[in-house]
Amino acid sequence: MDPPPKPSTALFDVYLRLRPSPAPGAERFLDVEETEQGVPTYITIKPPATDHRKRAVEKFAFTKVFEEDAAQLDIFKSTGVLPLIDGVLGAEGREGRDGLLATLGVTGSGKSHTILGSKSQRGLIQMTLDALFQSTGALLVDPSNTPYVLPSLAISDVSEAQILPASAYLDSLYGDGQSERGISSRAQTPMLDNTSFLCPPPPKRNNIYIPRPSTMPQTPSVHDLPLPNADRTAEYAIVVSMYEVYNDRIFDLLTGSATATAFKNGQSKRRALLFKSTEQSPDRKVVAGLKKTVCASLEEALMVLETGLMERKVAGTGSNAVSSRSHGFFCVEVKKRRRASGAGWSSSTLTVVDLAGSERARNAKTAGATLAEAGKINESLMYLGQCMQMQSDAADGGKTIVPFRQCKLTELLFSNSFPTTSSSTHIHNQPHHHHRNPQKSIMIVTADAHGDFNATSQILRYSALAREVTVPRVPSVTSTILSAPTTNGHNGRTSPTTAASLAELEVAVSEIDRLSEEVSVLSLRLTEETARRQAAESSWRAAEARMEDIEAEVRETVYAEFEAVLAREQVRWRVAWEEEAGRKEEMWDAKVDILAREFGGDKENEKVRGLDGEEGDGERINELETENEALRRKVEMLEREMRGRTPSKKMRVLKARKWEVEGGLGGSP
Ligand SMILES: Nc1ncnc2c1ncn2[C@@H]1O[C@H](COP(=O)(O)OP(=O)(O)OP(=O)(O)O)[C@@H](O)[C@H]1O
Repeated sequence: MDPPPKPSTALFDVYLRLRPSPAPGAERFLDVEETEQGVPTYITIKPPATDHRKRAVEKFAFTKVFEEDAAQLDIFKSTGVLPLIDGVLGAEGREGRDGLLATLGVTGSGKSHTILGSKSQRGLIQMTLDALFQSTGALLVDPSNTPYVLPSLAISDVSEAQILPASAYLDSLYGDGQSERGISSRAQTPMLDNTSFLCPPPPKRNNIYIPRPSTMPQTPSVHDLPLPNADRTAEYAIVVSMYEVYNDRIFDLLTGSATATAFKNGQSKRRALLFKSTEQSPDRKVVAGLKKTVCASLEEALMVLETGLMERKVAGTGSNAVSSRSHGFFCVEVKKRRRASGAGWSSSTLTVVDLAGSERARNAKTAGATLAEAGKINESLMYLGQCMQMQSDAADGGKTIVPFRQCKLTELLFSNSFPTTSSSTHIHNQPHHHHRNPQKSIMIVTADAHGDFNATSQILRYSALAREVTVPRVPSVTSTILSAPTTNGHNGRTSPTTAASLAELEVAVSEIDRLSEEVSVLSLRLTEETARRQAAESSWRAAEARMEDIEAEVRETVYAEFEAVLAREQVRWRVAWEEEAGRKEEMWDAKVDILAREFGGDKENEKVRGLDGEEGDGERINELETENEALRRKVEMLEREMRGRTPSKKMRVLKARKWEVEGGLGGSP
């Protein structure tokens, strides 16, 4: 069997961790093989005695195998987590490299235990955070003390995230209980009581549970380990975000919406996020719109972790409170820039993933949403299995393409595994092109050697870096007969003819053995291939179903949009119609007004005409006035003349006038 590929050739280094069995009395189906170097890398499995199939022995190679007695610190030290941390910190003057750490295994095999720890033991996340904060130490910026840091981090972020200091985030959730949480203290807190770090402490404020760093496990400590060195010429910021993939949709775990609604006994309405290219990250997909917290200390980061875990737990409580029903992603972005340069931040992400347990849908004794959920988990893990198998085939030198775009989970885990040249707009809006190293990935497969043989062997088959099948030689009836001493019954000697036939027979028997062994191997391979074909068929069916879902969703969306547009148009039309009717009414009113005014105006005009006469009256008036004036002047002249005459004359005139008057009155000439 080929040795496991060197870590650098496979996309993932794959480690196997065996958990102490909860049922040690059960038959053990897995054995660890010691190698000459003393580092176990191979295991063999064979079906339990109760399995009536041919007892083929399958041998698997891993980067390293950890047996049941391995402690949390052993896993941390020996699975390459420290080089991952070294990678994200980056060498002096260089950008860091993304890292991924994930666990895979059947339900209850110890994935969460490895990643998140228990009430008394830290998991890989806590130890990783501790190591990161210790390595960066005084090079870390605190956004609360240096106000210019936050805007520059926000500008450099390419994922449309909402970035805020962890202290502000925690205060917004838990109020001002800083002192109670002991955030400002870096001192070691005493070891724990019985409270699980996942179990909520008593309610403190507005009935929201406040996680306390003092109740979180403090061991194992990473103090004595040779921790990676940070770049002394740089300043760092540590930005933490968390999300989960549930039913193939991504949900932010730091919005607190599930927790908040749960406390109000309401139905949580969470908004799914997209994994997409953004304006500032056109070549590389990112989870867009996450809430991200800038953590200035280990305590803050642990509090944020607790808050996200609480959200994940509350959101999943409806289906199963014990088992992880979603794939949990914990992301630590290590932002770095030259010290006091004011330049844009480069970013490397260390993602730690707690995958949901693989579980056969038919085993799930649940129905409805949970069954659908189990189906989705199985589907995404099946796609993950295909990708893992392809990645190990690729490591064998094959030119295989890893089909990682089949579901959200594999897209999130693999899309960053290949070298890319990405362009992004950096600070000061300068387009920035650079070659990104593919992320370094570690998969820890967890297994119970006394557990479910079928489920475990299936996971081992697709996750192992190399595999080999052997069928133990079972002595056949013919060979048993032949192997019996064949002698001449009379003198104990074998005749040459018989000896030749026996030799021929032996060759034939060994050939039969060889062929039957080959048939067994081939039949096992056939079983594997059949399983792969079935998986491919079911993925095809799932894709078809997904397409139908999408089509139905699109139809519904379009129909809803159409209805909305129609309703809007109807309203608009009605308003326009009413406006039009109003305008018409106004117009009629205006016409009536005009008519009324015209009618009234004629009367007025008639009145005016009655005084002034018809159109030519103006002229006549003028004529009359001129005549009048002339007559007045004549009268005046006559009066002046009269005043200038003698009294006798006057008298004569007066008498004559009197006579004229009397004659006029009397009517006689
Ligand atoms: N290496 C180990 N040492 C001690 N206890 C362990 C170990 N691995 C698992 N356990 C215990 O076994 C139980 C189940 O483990 P865990 O929850 O980690 O399983 P899981 O694989 O995450 O399951 P699921 O997929 O359902 O979430 C837990 O109580 C855990 O503490």
